[in-house]
Amino acid sequence: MNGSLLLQTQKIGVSFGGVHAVKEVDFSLFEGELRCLIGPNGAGKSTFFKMLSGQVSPTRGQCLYRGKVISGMRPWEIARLGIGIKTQVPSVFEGLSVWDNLWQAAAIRLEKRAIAAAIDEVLQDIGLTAVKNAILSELAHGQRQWVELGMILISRPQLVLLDEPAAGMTHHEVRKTAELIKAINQQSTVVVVEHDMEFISMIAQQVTVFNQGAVLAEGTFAEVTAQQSVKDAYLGNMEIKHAAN
Ligand SMILES: Nc1ncnc2c1ncn2[C@@H]1O[C@H](COP(=O)(O)OP(=O)(O)OP(=O)(O)O)[C@@H](O)[C@H]1O
Repeated sequence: MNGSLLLQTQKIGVSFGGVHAVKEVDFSLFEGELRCLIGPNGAGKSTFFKMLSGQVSPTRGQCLYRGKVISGMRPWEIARLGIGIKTQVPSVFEGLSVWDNLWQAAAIRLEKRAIAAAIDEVLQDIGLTAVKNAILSELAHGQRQWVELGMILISRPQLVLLDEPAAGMTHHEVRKTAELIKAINQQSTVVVVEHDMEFISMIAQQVTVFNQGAVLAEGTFAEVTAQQSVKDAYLGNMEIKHAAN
């Protein structure tokens, strides 16, 4: 499934005052991947993610997307390249309905006459057909997250960057979110930063483990979770279940 090199960082890093949040990270992502970034608190994974999405500018190194330097660009400039970004702060239209939110996202890619059918399909995927006319601010936390994932699904970016998409969700919601991310990965390359190891086990293909601002390990979920250095730095006595994908 994996194709050509899509995104690459070359010795990318950032320091805040004296704190080297991300040191000099070399990272390669190939078309079609669903890559998870994990690691202990303060490991630098969110900061690394924010350098990919343009929320943080690196102080060293660079990031290339399809061979073009994107580090230093702002998030909306990066979005214009066909990269969908879901940050920890939901970027939905609070005052609009579920339907209208999806409409906004669909209109970027689709002709007017194709939009309604596409929205109906995505509403089914995200399981929100029954609340399609509800205003976003009236929805539960999980539902709002799914609307945003639905907006990504409908706009079909080439690359999707997701920062903690399962944060604050119940077990049931986490399962559904995992299914949605796998659906997004059918059409887009995906990078996910996440804490919830159960969620990671449901979606993970390749995993990159961060520790102290550097990449500690990379490989399949089974490979990295079996690695002693990962257990020492991150997993400790955490019980790892290997979900059937
Ligand atoms: N804006 C900032 N100003 C100063 N220090 C920062 C800033 N952002 C991150 N840091 C520091 O950089 C280091 C890496 O933080 P980061 O949030 O990237 O880690 P993380 O792996 O995502 O952790 P968590 O899982 O807790 O979110 C930490 O020491 C953090 O305190």
